[in-house]
Amino acid sequence: MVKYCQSCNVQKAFMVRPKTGNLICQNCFFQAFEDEIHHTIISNQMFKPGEKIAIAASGGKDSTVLVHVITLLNKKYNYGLNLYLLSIDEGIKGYRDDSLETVKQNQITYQLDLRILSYKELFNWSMDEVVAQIGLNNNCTYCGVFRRQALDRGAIQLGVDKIITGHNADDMAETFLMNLLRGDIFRLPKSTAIITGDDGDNGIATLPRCKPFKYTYEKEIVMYAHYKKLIYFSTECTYSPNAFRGHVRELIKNLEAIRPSAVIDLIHSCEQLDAPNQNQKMPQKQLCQKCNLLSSNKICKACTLLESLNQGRAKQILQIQD
Ligand SMILES: Nc1ncnc2c1ncn2[C@@H]1O[C@H](COP(=O)(O)OP(=O)(O)OP(=O)(O)O)[C@@H](O)[C@H]1O
Repeated sequence: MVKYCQSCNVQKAFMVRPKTGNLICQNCFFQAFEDEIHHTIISNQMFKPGEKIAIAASGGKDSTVLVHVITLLNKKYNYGLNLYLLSIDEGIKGYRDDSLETVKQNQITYQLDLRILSYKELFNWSMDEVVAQIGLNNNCTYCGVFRRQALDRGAIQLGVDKIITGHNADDMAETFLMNLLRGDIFRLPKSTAIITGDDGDNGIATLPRCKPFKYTYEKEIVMYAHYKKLIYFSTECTYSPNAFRGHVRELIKNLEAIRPSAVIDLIHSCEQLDAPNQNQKMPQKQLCQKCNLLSSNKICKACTLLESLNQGRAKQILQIQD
């Protein structure tokens, strides 16, 4: 039986959309994907007309799709942004040198100015040299800290107002869980912040970093890149096999298999920590009207479940509560 797109009801469906679980055709998928990113940008007042924006471009799938979509939305909705490409060469032979070639191709495709800065020129160390000294454990810490500073320095050289990165919903969920597992309570509430660095610590302003893909699923980014035939570099970093993030990613993938909303649930949990809903009151403790034991509701959970079993409604009750 032919299955139709649940958005337009006209075209044949070509996939089940990972984010919604709905059948969707290719055109409606592209449209929904781009519209949702536009909505994220507008609802978070991410840009002002006339701003200069550096797109942090690594040549991987996320930032390649970011370049494509931001260029498209900038034209379609007249954002009035001046876009630049900013790439950091960490000095990893056979990985970053190859991926930067794809950035150079995209520079020609989208006709944007490109600035490349290397760790070697900034810090006098390439990541190949760092790994030769410290080995494969913990090298991502060096790389992450250096990249942050390198992007800031590149952005200052370009004279831009903001940096945007291709961090996606899966990256956000991973960061939140990593901070939770490390007990990093200072970073925890801001793990999924969509804009960081604008007010800085102690009131010292730093360059804002924005993440237009905060709510965009990695699977959908890969599909978008594939069906739009975008050119990107798809190899994992040679130096990250032992990274903690990899284990957390695996954990979330396993969670998603039994709870498809795991990624967005983690993001929403973090948002609650960052801006707890003041109107949300803790349930008042009271005595259950049936068993007279302590409960958060008039009827306690045990009595509610017991009743559903006795009435043969156990499955429905569990579905409602899930
Ligand atoms: N070498 C780099 N130069 C410029 N920007 C970078 C670089 N590495 C990472 N970024 C930015 O940080 C974002 C998240 O980086 P991450 O290391 O998670 O890579 P990723 O998930 O593989 O992303 P991508 O697919 O874009 O490489 C990227 O999307 C990009 O915007």
